[in-house]
This record gives sequence, structure tokens and C-alpha cells, in this order.
Amino acid sequence: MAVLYTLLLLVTCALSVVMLLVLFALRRSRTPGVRCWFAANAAATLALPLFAARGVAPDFLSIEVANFFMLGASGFMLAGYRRCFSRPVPLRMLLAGGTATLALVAGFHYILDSLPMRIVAVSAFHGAVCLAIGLTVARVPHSRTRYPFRFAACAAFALAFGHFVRLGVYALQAHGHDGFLDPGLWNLSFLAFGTLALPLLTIGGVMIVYEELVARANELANRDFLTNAWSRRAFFEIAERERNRALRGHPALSLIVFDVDHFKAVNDSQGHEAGDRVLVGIVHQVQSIIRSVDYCARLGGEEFAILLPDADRGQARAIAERIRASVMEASATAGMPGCTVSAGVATWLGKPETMVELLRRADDALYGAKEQGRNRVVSAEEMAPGEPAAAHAAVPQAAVCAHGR
Ligand SMILES: Nc1nc2c(ncn2[C@@H]2O[C@H](COP(=O)(O)OP(=O)(O)OP(=O)(O)O)[C@@H](O)[C@H]2O)c(=O)[nH]1
Repeated sequence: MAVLYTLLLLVTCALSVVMLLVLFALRRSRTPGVRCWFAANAAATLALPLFAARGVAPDFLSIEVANFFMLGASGFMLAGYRRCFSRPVPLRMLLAGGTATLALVAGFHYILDSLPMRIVAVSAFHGAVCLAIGLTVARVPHSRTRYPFRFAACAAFALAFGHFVRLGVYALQAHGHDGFLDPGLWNLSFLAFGTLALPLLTIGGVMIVYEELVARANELANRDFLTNAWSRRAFFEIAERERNRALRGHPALSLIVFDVDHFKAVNDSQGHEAGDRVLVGIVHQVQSIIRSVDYCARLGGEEFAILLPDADRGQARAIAERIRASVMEASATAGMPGCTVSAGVATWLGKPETMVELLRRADDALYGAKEQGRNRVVSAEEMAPGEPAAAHAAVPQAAVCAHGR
């Protein structure tokens, strides 16, 4: 049986080495926490062979030094999770708890030699750390709906529970034993359970980092770098999704396309950087006007689209009008001299109309607004059939090509 315990400890050590290799691959993710998790597994790889060497190596090494590294491993694991979520690391508390635990371990070794009491002391520390990890993850917004977060929180709470049961069992001396490597159901179960602790918490952390990296990559792909509006690519995906939703019983779906008037003149007179600031300022204003369910996307250059789910013709026009008035007002006060926008509004005609066709109608209305003198809103319905400004037909056509419709 002693061989089985030693084997379990060495398998745990091997798992920590595997975790080190996995974490090494994440070193360039620049995610806070990865280094701490790496340190946690490195500390465990040092501690576990020392535990396994009990009876062979001097007691000081297999008890005090081994526990020193194992307590450090727990502390680094918590620090990793705290840093990962930009939460402060309770360094003083960890140091105080770790030092007190280590003092108790030494006391229950040199003064009153009691293995159960040493186990009680370390279980209290490891249990508290796991509980703190579980609470840290569970408090992250939306953690309940995201699998990696649920996984890490459940693992941490289960491990905390296991440590506290272990503490209780040894505190009550429910099971008599003479040594760490004694054969016994409790010993074996706790050791087998403990084997999973660090790997489980590391895997939870790695899954969270992976999820965050995917979210970051999506954000980069879907957002316009300058204005943080949705990108053109994301716009067509969102538009298709909203059209499908509209087909399922929410038929009111409208689109505003707007464009900054004489923007070339802004660039030419005030410089490209000032032009950039104008674009950012306008999107900022639009975001403060539209509803949380609406989507503002940059189609290219100084042309933007706003998709309005559950908005009929009148509501869409009212929102476009508010945007136009707000930009004009800001142009007088907020460092965007002479800046106005023209907008075209179109409301989805139902099943036969594709999003590209809707965009074409909104675009035609926009160019109608430009032709009528700019700084105004025109609805697609106001345009006579066949009126689309031929000079601008190339823009929607480009969308047709890009999206295969
Ligand atoms: N600063 C800045 N300028 C841009 C950006 N993208 C496109 N532009 C400029 O936007 C201007 C668009 O000019 P035009 O297409 O002639 O349009 P306009 O001057 O706004 O005229 P109308 O739309 O007819 O009112 C060009 O000068 C482009 O260089 C950008 O990201 N930043």
C-alpha cells in the first residue's frame, strides 16, 4: 500500500509537469495569472517528490520543506486567479496564513509530534485558498453562463469541501493511523482526491485564458479599430442574424445608413487626425442615442450603418433625426466645427428582401439626402421608384459582391 501512495504522489508530480508544459505554451498570451499558475505547478513539482521521499529523506525535508512548497503552490494558484480577473492579491493574508500554517506544522512535528494535527493545519490553509478561488471565479460577471468559469468555480468549491472534510476527519480523529503512508481508506481517498487538486485548478485557469483569448480575437475581428463600432464584416453577420430573428416573428427591422458631410474638407483643412477624432466623436454620440439592442457599424470611410431590431419606420426615422440634430449641435460646441451628417432610413419589407437589398435602399435614401442638400434624413419610402442615384450604385454593389448576394 505504501508503494501505492508513493506512486500516487509521483503521478501527481508528473501531472504538474504536464501542466507546466501547457502553461509554457500560454506564456505569450500576456494573460495575467499564467505566471502565477506556472509558479504554483513548479512549487508542486518540488513538493510532491519530497512528500514521496518520506522515510527515505530527512523528516525536515519531507515535512517542513515539502509543506512549504505545497502551501506556496496553493498561494500562487489563488494569486493567479486573482490576477487573471484583475482582482487584488491578498498577499499579506496569504503570507500570514502560510507562515502560521508552517509554524503549526513544525510545532506538531518537533514539539508535539502529531500527524493528524499537521493535516488539520494544512487542510485549513488549502481549504481556505480553494474557497477563495471559487468565490473569486463565481463573482466574475456572467461566470454562471460560461462553461470554463463554471468548471473552475465548481472544481475549487469541491476541493475546498474535500479539504474541510479532511480537516474534520483528522480533527475528530475519526480514523486512527500511525503514519502518513499508512494504509487506510481515508488516507487513500484524500490522497487520490488531492492528486486532482492542482491539475483541476490549472485546467480551469487554462480554459478561462483560452475563452478570453477567443473573445479578444473575436473583438478584434468584429470591431472597427478606430471607432470601436462593429466592423463591416460583423455588420453583415449581425444583419443576417437579425433578419432570421425577424422571420421568426419580430418583423419590425430598420436600418439607418449615415455619412459625414464634406468629410474630405474636414481632413483637408484640419488634418487626418482631426478627421479621426470627428469619426470617434460621432460614433460616441450615436452610441449614447441608440438603444442597447441596436448595432452601430462602420461600413467604411466615413459611412456608418445602424441596425434597429424591433423598430418600425417612424421610430427609425426619429432615431436618425436625433442623431443628425445631435451631431449638428455638437459641431457647434464639441470641437467638430461645421460637421453634419446625412442619413438614409429603410425598413425591412419582409421575407423576400435580403439584407443587401435593404442596405441598397437605405444607401439610395442616403444619397437622396446628399442630393437634397445634406444635413438631413431621407426615408427610402420618400424616394420615387427607380430614383437611386446612379453615381452611388457602386457602393451597394460592392456589398453584393463581398457577400455573394
Ligand atoms: N480621417 C480619416 N479620414 C478618412 C477615413 N476614411 C476615409 N476618410 C476620408 O474621408 C473622405 C471621404 O471623402 P468623400 O468620399 O469625398 O466624401 P465627403 O467629402 O464626405 O463628401 P460627401 O460625402 O459627398 O458629403 C476622404 O477624404 C477620405 O480620405 C479615416 O479613417 N479617417
